[in-house]
Amino acid sequence: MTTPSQYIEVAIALPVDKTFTYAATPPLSHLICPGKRVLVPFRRRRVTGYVLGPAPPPRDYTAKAVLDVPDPSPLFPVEMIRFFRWVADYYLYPLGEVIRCALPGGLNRSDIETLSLTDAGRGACTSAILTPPEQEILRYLGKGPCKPGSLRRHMGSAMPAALLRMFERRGWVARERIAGRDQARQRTERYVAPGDGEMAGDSVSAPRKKILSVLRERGEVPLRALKEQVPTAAGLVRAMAQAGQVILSEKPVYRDPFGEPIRPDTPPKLTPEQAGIIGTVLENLDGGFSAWLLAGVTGSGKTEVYMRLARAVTDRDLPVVVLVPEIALISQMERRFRARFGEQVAVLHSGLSAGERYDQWLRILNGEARIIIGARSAIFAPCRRIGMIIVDEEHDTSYKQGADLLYNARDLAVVRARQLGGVALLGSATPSVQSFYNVKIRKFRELRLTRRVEKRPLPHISVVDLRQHRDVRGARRFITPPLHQAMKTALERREQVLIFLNRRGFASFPVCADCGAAVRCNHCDITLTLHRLASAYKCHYCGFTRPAPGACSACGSPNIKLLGMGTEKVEKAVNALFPEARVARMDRDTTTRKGSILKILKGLKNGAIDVLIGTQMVAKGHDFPNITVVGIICADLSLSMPDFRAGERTFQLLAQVAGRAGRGDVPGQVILQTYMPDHFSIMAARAQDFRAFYKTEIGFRKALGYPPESRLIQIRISGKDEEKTGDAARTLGLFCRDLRGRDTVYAAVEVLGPIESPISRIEDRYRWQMLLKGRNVSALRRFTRQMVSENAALFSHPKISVIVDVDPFFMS
Ligand SMILES: Nc1ncnc2c1ncn2[C@@H]1O[C@H](COP(=O)(O)OP(=O)(O)OP(=O)(O)O)[C@@H](O)[C@H]1O
Ligand SMILES: [Zn+2]
Repeated sequence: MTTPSQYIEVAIALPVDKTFTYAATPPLSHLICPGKRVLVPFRRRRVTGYVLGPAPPPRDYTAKAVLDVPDPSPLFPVEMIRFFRWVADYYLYPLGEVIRCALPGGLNRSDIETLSLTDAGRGACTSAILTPPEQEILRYLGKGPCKPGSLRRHMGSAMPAALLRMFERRGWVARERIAGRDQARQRTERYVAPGDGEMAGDSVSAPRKKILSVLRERGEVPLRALKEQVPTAAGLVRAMAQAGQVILSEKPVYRDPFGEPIRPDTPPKLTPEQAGIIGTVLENLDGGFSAWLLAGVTGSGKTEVYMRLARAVTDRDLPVVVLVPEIALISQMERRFRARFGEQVAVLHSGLSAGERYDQWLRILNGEARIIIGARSAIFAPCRRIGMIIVDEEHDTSYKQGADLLYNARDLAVVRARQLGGVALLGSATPSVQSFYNVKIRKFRELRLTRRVEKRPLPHISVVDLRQHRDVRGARRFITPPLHQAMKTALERREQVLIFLNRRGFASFPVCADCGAAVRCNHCDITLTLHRLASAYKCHYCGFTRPAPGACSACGSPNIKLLGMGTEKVEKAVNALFPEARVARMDRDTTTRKGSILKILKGLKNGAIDVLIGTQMVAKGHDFPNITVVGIICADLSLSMPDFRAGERTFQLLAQVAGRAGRGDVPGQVILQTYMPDHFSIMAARAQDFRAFYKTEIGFRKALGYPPESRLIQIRISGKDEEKTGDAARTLGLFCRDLRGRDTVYAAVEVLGPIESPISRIEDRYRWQMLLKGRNVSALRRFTRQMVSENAALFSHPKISVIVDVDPFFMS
């Protein structure tokens, strides 16, 4: 707003479903513009709101005035408001809350602030008469700037906040943000390039000649590389630079997550399939919005396709957003993109500190980054324009946010690309049923990579029927003879083995041998899992822990039988069968510490690990050429989940984990152990053929009217009082049935339930759910909106929580 408007539209970061008009009065009116936060009075409180734009003067009330404008510049570009409004409308979520969820954490937190002592403050230490706590604050800050939190912790109860504020007012202490941490992984490295100075004939010493010949041959090289050939190079090049024989420079080097510098890469020669795909997309690049599904088998070089297309987009001066499912994979993607695009890359994910994330945000907002790589939240990257949004591993469930704003970043990628006239490119070896359906109904266009690069074959998958090994005891029960043999051969050839079981812990089903009672969680309706290393039974839902071995809580017997398996038990079995092998385990128990995932991946990369055992964490996207054998301990675990997508998840997981084998020169082999060798999900995974899977699966979905044939909205009701929670669910159910009768459009909305959730209690909260199902999305949303507005008391109930999940992903 160049001419300050008198009234502005403000979205408030509170669960209210509309926007509000406030008055922008001098002197603040000059500071106000869309994208900034404002502090406004709201129902006798002061709350943060986001400025959306000018508003017409309100007719029937007097608008209250804005109290403060904390931001010197906007936090998001005005172009994003349209996107925010779409998200709020689609996910039935308040606009102000959408914006709050979209912005990086750290805006409102003190840990991006620092306190430091000013010169006046230093003077005060010696001149003023101070109380002991005052002296202590100044002494502590005198050691250097610190975060407010650490000062608070240091002072404990001795520090009233008022004291610090007084120091700030007196100008003794300054509060500021420290910037520049986004380059945390960046160092500089010295480079040497040939100069045009004359070579002074015979007077040039042998080492100088050697340096010059290396430079003539290779052009610019890092000084480090020269030192390998001429140990005294560091001193020599300085003198040579003065003589104009060489040119010295410093360049930023990015380190990959393994701590190694990332060197610029040379793009490989494209395979004919890759080239074909890139050509097709390029032809459509300037034609406005288009959406593509890149279905490419594991190891077919999808990332290379992404990078070539990204180059074409950045050449047109437009940014590219690359979404990747998990932090470990982001670093892999980041490494490859940095090798190609260097400093143009910015990353956004939850592994960054609040301050780092904020710094990256600003780089993107200021247009300094052209390639934005991140987890799902990066779909909210503050770009004015976007040329292309790439969603890698588009089938991955982690694109669905599980709390607060329950968005799906994969779906939003298509929405945002459409709004901005860009390209949405979704890639996977195991596309989701939803996306392939979108190909079938021509919402997406399909691109195929049917072969691995370098003519590498897809791994060979053999199925082992576990029913034939039922009576075997001990380690052999999980590591059947065919798997044992394959592992043995691989280890003898110094190749690596990956073992997959999608359940952590040692025994997932401990039961009393005397009375048969299962060891259960005190707070959830679920059995506990024994974790041997931690000597404890743990609940995988709420974290409740009981010491092990312990006694049966029903009959007191100490005889607990450890049924059910987990990665810990598999690890023990592998150690027993291969005592020489270096075995590592990767699951949530071994990766709680920051950096531990990368440490394991590094061990795999440099050959310090022979066998890696893990949960789905090992299944995704990793590219380790020396893994030749993949063992799947029990393929069926995820099939029994009470969820209509159980078959789809199982197929994807198995085909993905199988795809980790044989990515180098040696062909891969997969041993898939299962109790259900004839299940179509398992047969399709064995054939690594998602089209075969889709054909059968879509038949079921159609017959049952489940997505993608219809849309779902799930209503989840929970509370600590068993009876009241059930009552609330039933009341809402009756309301919905009544609402169906009010309107012919509503009649097409199906109401399923309410029923108790498959896990009926988690963390002492009783859980119910109801599904609204329909083909007409807008009717479905209108129905839900009306349900929410006519049950306002229930939706804001202090003791019962009711959550609306549009396009739910987790049905338990
Ligand atoms: N044209 C090419 N020529 C040679 N090597 C290539 C080519 N394209 C990609 N590669 C290499 O092939 C390997 C596999 O590629 P990439 O990881 O991109 O496969 P992907 O399709 O993403 O696999 P997945 O779906 O299993 O993650 C990588 O090491 C990559 O550098
Ligand atoms: Zn629990």
